[in-house]
Formats: sequence, structure tokens, C-alpha cells
Amino acid sequence: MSGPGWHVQGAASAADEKGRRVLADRPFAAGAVVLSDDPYACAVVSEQLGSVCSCGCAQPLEQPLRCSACKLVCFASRDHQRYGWNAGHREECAALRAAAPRVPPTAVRLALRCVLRHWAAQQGAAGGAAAAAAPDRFGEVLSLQHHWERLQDGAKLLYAQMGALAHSLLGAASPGAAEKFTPRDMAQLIARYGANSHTVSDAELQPLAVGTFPLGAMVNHDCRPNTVHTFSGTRMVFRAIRDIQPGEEVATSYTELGATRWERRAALLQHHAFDIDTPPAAAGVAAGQQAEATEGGAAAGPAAVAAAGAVGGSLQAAQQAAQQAALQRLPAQPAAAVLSLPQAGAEPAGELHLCDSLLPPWPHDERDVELTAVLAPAGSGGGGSSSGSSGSNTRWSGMWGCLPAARGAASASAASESFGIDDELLETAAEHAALAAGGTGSRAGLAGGWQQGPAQAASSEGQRQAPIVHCWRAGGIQQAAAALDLAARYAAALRLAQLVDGLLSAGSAGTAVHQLRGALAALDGGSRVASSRGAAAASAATALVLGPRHILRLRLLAELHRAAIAAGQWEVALRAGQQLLPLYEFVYPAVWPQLGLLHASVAKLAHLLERPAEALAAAKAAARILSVTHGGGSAAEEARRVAAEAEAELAHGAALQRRALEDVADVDD
Ligand SMILES: C[S@@+](CC[C@H](N)C(=O)[O-])C[C@H]1O[C@@H](n2cnc3c(N)ncnc32)[C@H](O)[C@@H]1O
Repeated sequence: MSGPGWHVQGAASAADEKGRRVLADRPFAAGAVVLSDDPYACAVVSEQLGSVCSCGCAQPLEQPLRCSACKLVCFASRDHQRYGWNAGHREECAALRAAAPRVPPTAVRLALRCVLRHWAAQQGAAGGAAAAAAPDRFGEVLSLQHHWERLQDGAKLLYAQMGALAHSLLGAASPGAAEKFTPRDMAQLIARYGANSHTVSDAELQPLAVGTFPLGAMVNHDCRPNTVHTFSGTRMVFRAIRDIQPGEEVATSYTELGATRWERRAALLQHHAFDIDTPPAAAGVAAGQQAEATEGGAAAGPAAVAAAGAVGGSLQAAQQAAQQAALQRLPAQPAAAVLSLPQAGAEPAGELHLCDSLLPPWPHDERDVELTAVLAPAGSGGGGSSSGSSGSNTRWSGMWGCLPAARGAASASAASESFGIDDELLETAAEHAALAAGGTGSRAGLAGGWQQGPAQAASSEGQRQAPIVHCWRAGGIQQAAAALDLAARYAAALRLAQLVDGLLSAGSAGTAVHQLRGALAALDGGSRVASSRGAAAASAATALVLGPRHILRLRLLAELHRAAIAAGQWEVALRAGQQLLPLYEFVYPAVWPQLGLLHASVAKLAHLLERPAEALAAAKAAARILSVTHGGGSAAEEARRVAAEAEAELAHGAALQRRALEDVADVDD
């Protein structure tokens, strides 16, 4: 496969896990379109079915025209409806009616559209109509990797259940197609989407649809990508975010870059079945060598444990164990001590895991030290374990916590092997898939792959999970009470972050703003969560605070910015946005959609609040970034409009000031 300025190269060998890749054949300057692709099939995400056209254009609707038969999907106009009907909705409509009143998950609807398109192409070919149609790319879709053999049991079960559902609906849509495709075929097609489909989003990164892009899916992942993809309608466009040289691999990011390395690793393992920290595949590699080989070179993580285990046993088993640990965000070293966090109402209490380590106890990169830094006030006696300071605070060490994903599907492997799915499981799978298809994070960047499946199902259960907060400090934990106090504030903030979506959709944005501000103040050493065991000691000991670039601070500020806009609290939103900008500059490439959109949001807020100098600076930055990431388009135009208006306001203000000065001079004369 090749195109103007690029070609797809096959895997170097059978052992080359990266598989096919896109290579540049000529230089591409920053901002240039490298390649683009139309979807073979796409399906509007469940929560947008009433507000986005389902003819295949994914256009937002002002006056939705609902299909009178299935009463589910909508179209932009009669023309779009006619086109959509002939392009596959006729058959899809029968399937949707068969499923009513339930709405099949997005992945199931996408699988139906894909198979129905291929079936129609085959029927057309059989009827001699092939010449009129574009070449059928279904073979390219089938060439995408489903990684079935590497999937976790829970993922296999979910895909098997969705496959069974898709097959039963295919029977209603097209009995002929249902004879050709088995439930297993449908399950493996859906598993392919797990690693290869993309969320079609609008300029603001709001999800509209999910599509399968056979060429777009050839672009591999890199945590330091040289392209970014955005959408023009449903067309997926990859643009260079820096100059690309001939021979260089074209890469994008599949995962949110505003994250620690171990979070990115877990997300890529979960959704794309590859490991960015795979130990060299040679048995007998010493754990120490492994630690040196990790990016950042400082921490022995699960990869090192895997290699150590491999010395005496199976390398593959050790790697799998390491990957399981990575998926659960478990550090390699056992904790030196585990303490219970104070109970928060009816919620499970949570734990603090204390670790004797200077650096994060996972394979990490140099940014992660900043993203997890904990500071102690200078002179408190708590600092000095490492270099670095912020204001009067000095580096104490690090803290990172999460609400662990719920587990429990492990016993399901037998069912998934046999596809003997009972109705109750099918129902659960559909619900999980609906959860997965809805509300996923284009807000969080969704740098690519459709974040779907078990992770979302698990993270929704994660709300009821007890937080685990890891804290590390070299030379043993001398100040457990202070660590416990900060960890309690950390855990409370994690729980709150899980509730923000619910508060916003319940119309309680003001409450979300209030609580988020309280959480940020608490993490900066303001009022603290009382710990029965640690409060007294902590107040006497060092009051630890989060570092200025801590990942939790970034996430809370992003939520505060969003909630304050929803609440119409412009001052709070502007301030949160301005505090967030340097953090985004730290985690994202210099040219990246989230960064451009945040500058644009800050520009609009400053403009609204009549602060033209701030508006102008932010609008110029937004226009510069968005004209690369979005290739101009409405988002960059809007930023340019704000810049022009702010400039005019500044000029007007300067003219008024000049005139006032002249008037004063006249009076003096
Ligand atoms: C969207 S496909 C990319 C095309 C793929 N290489 C192929 O041959 O079909 C995603 C899959 O490519 C592989 N992949 C992508 N980026 C990778 C990376 N940086 N390291 C290892 N494997 C990668 C993984 O198997 C992943 O599930």
C-alpha cells in the first residue's frame, strides 16, 4: 500500500510485534497533511444518536429527522436519509427494530454496518454491479490485528457476548449474511475495533461516531508522535506536528499523553495489546540490567521482575505476570508498609502503600518525577531527599494513586472459549458495552483508538473501589503520619474527580466547582481531611503538598475549568485555565490539540472578561497551534477572530489613553 509521499512497510520478521508501519518517502514540513482516510464504516456513538446524522457524514444536527421505522437514528435532511437508507440503513433498521427497546452498543452497530457493506458489495458483484462500486476494502479490515490470543479473559468474554448479539441482529438484518458470518467472526471483528477503530470527533474533540479506517489504522503508536490526527467530517487526516524526514516512521499517539508512563503503558496494554516496556526477549537478563534499560533508567518495574523471573522459569510467563502487574498499576517492589486511609462516609477506606525508593517504583520517564512530586515546606526538616524546589517548598518525594479497576471476569474464560453465552451475560455485556461506547474521553484527548471495552466497564465499577495511594521516599518512611495525611486528601480528590460528570449532567456545576476548589486547596496544604490515626501527628509533622506539576493537580484543574464554564463562573474558569496552561505545555507536544483548545478557551474567557492583552496572547497561541493540528478550520478561525477583536480593543484603549494624555498636556500648557 502506498500514497503520495508514504508507503506501508510489512513487519520486519514474525517476531516484530509492531507489525506493519507507515514510512515517509519524502520530507513533510510541520502542518503538512501526511495522509488521510475515509472510514470503511462508521456508527454514531450511542449518546449522539439523536443529534448526529447517521447517513455516514456524522454531521451535527440542528433539526433531526428521525427514522420513522426504527425511531432511533436521525438524519440531516431527506437527501441524507435517502442516501443513508440505500447505503445500509434499510438492513440496519431491521436489526435496530429487532433490538428495540434496547439500543445495541456502538461496537455492535459498527460491526453490523461493516458486514452489511461488505455483503452488499458481494451481492452487487454477483449481480454484475461491481464495476459501479468503489473497490471493497473489507479485506483490509480483516487484515487488522484482533490480538484474540493475547486478550484478557474479561475482554474475550465481552467481545464474545457482543459478537453473539451482533450475529443475532445480523440475522434480522440479512439472513444471508448471518449464514456466512458466525458469532465468532463477529466477535473477532469487534475485537479488531478494540485495537484499530477510531473515535470521529468534532473540532473540540467531542465524540460523534466510531469508525474503522483501514489505512489510518496502519499508523503505529509513539509516545512522542510526529503526527496528530483530527477529522474533517468523517475523513481522518494525519498532519505533521514537526518536520518529518524521508525514511522516518509516521506515528501518532493512541493514548492520552497527559499521563505518567505507567498509566500510558497500562492503557496501551489494555486496549492495544502491546507493551511499551517489554523486556528484551532474552532469558537470563538480570533485573539490574533491565532497570538500566528502562526509559529514565532509574526504576526497576514489573518488567525487571519479569526478566528476573525468566532466569529460572519461562520468560513468557514472567512477561505475562509483569503485564498483569502493569495493568493493575502494581509497582515492582513490595510496599515497606501498608496503612489504612481514614474512612470517607460509606466509601471503602482505601490504602496507603509506602515504598522505600527515591524514584517512582515503575518504569518511568524523566517527566514522571515531576508529575508525581510531593513537596515539604522548606525548613520543616522533611525536605532534602532530592533536588528540586518550588517557592519555599523542597522536594520530599513522590505520590501517585488510583481507583483500581474492578476485577472478577477471570472465571469467565470457559464461557468465552465456547461462546456459550446465556441471556443474562449477554445483557451485562450489552450494558458494559453501552457504558464503554458512551462518555469516553474525547474530553480527555482520546489521542486515537476508540477507548472501549472492559476498561470502561471496570472503571465505572471503579467508583466503588477503594483508592490505593502509593508513596515513595528514599531511606525509609520516617514521616508516615504526614504521608497518610496527604494520601487521605489525595484519595478524597480521586473520588471527587469520579463524580464530576454526574454533577455536571445533574445540573450541579456550581457544586462541582465548589468541591474541586476545596480539593485543590486541601492538596496545597489548606484544610485537611482528618485522619483519626494521623491528624494529630500530621499537624505537628510536615504538611506535605502536591508538586506544582503533579498529574492530580493537572486533572483537577482541567475538571475545574470545565465545571466553571458549565456553571458560568468565568473568572474561576479563566484562572483555572491559566494555571493549567503551563501544565499542558509540560505534558503535551508543543503542537497538540488539547493545548491549542485550552489556549482558545482561555482567549475566549479573557475576551469575555474584557482583558484584551491576555485574550490576544492566548488567541495567537491557539491560532498558531490549531492551524497545524486542525489545518485551519473553524477552531483556528475562531481564535483568529478573538485575536483580531482583542487587538482592536487594545488599539482602541491605547488611542483613548493617548488622547487622555494629550488632554492633560493641553491643560498643563
Ligand atoms: C492500529 S494497529 C497499527 C497497525 C499494525 N502495526 C498492523 O500491522 O496492523 C495497532 C497495533 O499495532 C501494533 N503497534 C502499534 N504501535 C506499536 C508500538 N509502538 N509498539 C508495538 N506495537 C505497536 C500493536 O499490535 C497494536 O495493537
